[in-house]
Amino acid sequence: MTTENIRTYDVIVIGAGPVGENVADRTTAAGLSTVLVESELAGGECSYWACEPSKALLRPALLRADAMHVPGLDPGVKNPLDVEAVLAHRNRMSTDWTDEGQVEWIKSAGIDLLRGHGRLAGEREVSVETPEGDTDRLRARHAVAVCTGSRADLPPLPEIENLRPWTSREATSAQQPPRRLVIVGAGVVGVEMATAWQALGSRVTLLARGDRLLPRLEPFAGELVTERLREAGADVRFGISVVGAARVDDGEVRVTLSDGGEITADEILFATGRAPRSEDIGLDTVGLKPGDLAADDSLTVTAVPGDWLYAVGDVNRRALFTHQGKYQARIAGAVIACRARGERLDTGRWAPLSGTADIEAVPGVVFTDPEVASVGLTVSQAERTGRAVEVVDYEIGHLAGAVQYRPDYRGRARILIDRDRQVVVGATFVGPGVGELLYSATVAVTGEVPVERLWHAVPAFPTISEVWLRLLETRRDS
Ligand SMILES: Cc1cc2nc3c(=O)[nH]c(=O)nc-3n(C[C@H](O)[C@H](O)[C@H](O)COP(=O)(O)OP(=O)(O)OC[C@H]3O[C@@H](n4cnc5c(N)ncnc54)[C@H](O)[C@@H]3O)c2cc1C
Ligand SMILES: NC(=O)c1ccc[n+]([C@@H]2O[C@H](COP(=O)([O-])OP(=O)(O)OC[C@H]3O[C@@H](n4cnc5c(N)ncnc54)[C@H](O)[C@@H]3O)[C@@H](O)[C@H]2O)c1
Repeated sequence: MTTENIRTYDVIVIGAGPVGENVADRTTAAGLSTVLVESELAGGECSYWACEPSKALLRPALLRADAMHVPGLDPGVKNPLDVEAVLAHRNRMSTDWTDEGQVEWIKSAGIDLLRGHGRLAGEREVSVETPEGDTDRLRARHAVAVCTGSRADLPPLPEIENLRPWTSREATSAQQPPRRLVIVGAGVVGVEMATAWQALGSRVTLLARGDRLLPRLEPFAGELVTERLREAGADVRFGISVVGAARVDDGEVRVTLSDGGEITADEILFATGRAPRSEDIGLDTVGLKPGDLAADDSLTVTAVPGDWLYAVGDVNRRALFTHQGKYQARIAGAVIACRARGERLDTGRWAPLSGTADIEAVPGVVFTDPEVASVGLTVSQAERTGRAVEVVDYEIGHLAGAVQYRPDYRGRARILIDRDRQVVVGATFVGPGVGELLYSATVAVTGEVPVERLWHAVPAFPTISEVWLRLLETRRDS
């Protein structure tokens, strides 16, 4: 039987991923009563099928790759990974796909949690289909924040539903390595999962439809990752698309390629991008279509009048990272609180209530061997947007700190300097361990630190951070 309850809150947040949790935390901290609606596990994709499990799979692979080249360690470090132990560690890092810890935190923060599928039901209203089959109706005095995240976007191949392919969910939660794994898509998910499963004993074939891996990043990133993946035994192919795939009677997958070739594998992973989870959330009730959740720098959906609807995190497509979604969440929470108090918003560039970093300085680390860390513009983005930049490159392997880190160190750094303003507007580092360098570049870009002042930021010897000094010297001497 369906029952109807109407409850009123100041704020309704749909989706308790990292982003929804942070919006709710901020609005509750501002004294606004807030309810979080969640249809699966509180904690979202990141905790169970994305960041946490993937990094738990990758860390042993990357540590072993470094350790194999550092003299004096037990030669046993070259042995294959203990697969069972790695997968058990990954299971723990994903809290065995249970969300009690998150639920406890939600309660302790004073936020109400309602389990069920949330849908907008007109202005400031949300209906929730509960697991018991009831429909709860919620009303918001001030705001509804849609934080429903994203899902894997599969290509429109014939019969794909009968193929039972892996998406990022299966790739991060599988309980044993497939003997042969074909990965379609050369973006971040494709290369990270190729690195992890190749190290865990699968024979990986990685298919890129373009001419390089990680096509959105500087070309040398994809080149260095390709070299290492091939050295690790992966079959990396370029200019190849999948034109058909079927699971045959014995459970194997037969993949037909655009060059006429065929591959047989045990599993196929489509790492072909993300789509916003906005198909079944009642957007039509507020005059929008699925995918229509563009948000401005205050995370407000301006296509809907009244400044009550917000889209935060992956669903708004501004920057698909947990850290960037949480940044947006802090801003959205503050904006909602500010509007509830009737105060005026200051959303100018770099103002406290503006998500300027989504546009100017999105940091990201790809956890491959070697790591790829980038923030701000690449050369091709600068060209596309007509920005006049100076480009400075340096081979990181020349640094004393890099050789100390791993004697066979290979890596490269690039910074882009805005010719008019003389500030760094983009940086990319590729090499083992460079993920920890990224915050320095993020501060330089967001702080718009004049390049001349960077000479006074002295990096310790012998660290990989000395790359900053070498980049400045290379520029001076060129
Ligand atoms: C394999 C992989 C690895 C990644 N690794 C990293 C990484 O290392 N670092 C990083 O920064 N980013 C990483 N990302 C990206 C990161 O996972 C996302 O940017 C992040 O999860 C977005 O958070 P979110 O809260 O917007 O969405 P999600 O985490 O997707 O959460 C959305 C929540 O909303 C719920 N929901 C959806 N629809 C409804 C509804 N109608 N009603 C109620 N609830 C609903 C969902 O169940 C989910 O819990 C990775 C992504 C993938 C796929
Ligand atoms: N370490 C991290 O922080 C991390 C890790 C994983 C994912 N992420 C986030 O998640 C986002 C999504 O990652 P992703 O790898 O799913 O998407 P992506 O958009 O980065 O890469 C998808 C790739 O698939 C290719 N592709 C699309 N359709 C195809 C087809 N039919 N055949 C062959 N190739 C096809 C695209 O050209 C693209 O290169 C990333 O942009 C990133 O923001 C972050």
